[in-house]
Amino acid sequence: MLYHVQMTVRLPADLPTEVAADLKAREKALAQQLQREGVWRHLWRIAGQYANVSIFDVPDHATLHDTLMRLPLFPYMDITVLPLCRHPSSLHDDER
Ligand SMILES: O=C(O)C[C@H]1C=CC(=O)O1
Repeated sequence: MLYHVQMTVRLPADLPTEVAADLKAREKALAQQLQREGVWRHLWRIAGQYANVSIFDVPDHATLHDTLMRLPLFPYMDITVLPLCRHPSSLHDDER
């Protein structure tokens, strides 16, 4: 199943620099692992914001929740999830 996920990162201003750097490095590593696994299908920066729009491909809502909860930055993100389904006018029925 496909999900549109928007993540807005809100790191506390007083978060120590080294803690923020570690979080971002671990987040990047997991994000790239999930992309290689075909779970995190698209990851796009929203221009002008510390935020992204992503497409996740997972079997169900619970798996998406568990996957997002695993993200190191999860505690510092506002996340909005929209479930997706095929559009009757889409020319890309084969794409996922
Ligand atoms: O930068 C972000 O959008 C937040 C998060 C998502 C992937 C990643 O590496 O960090």
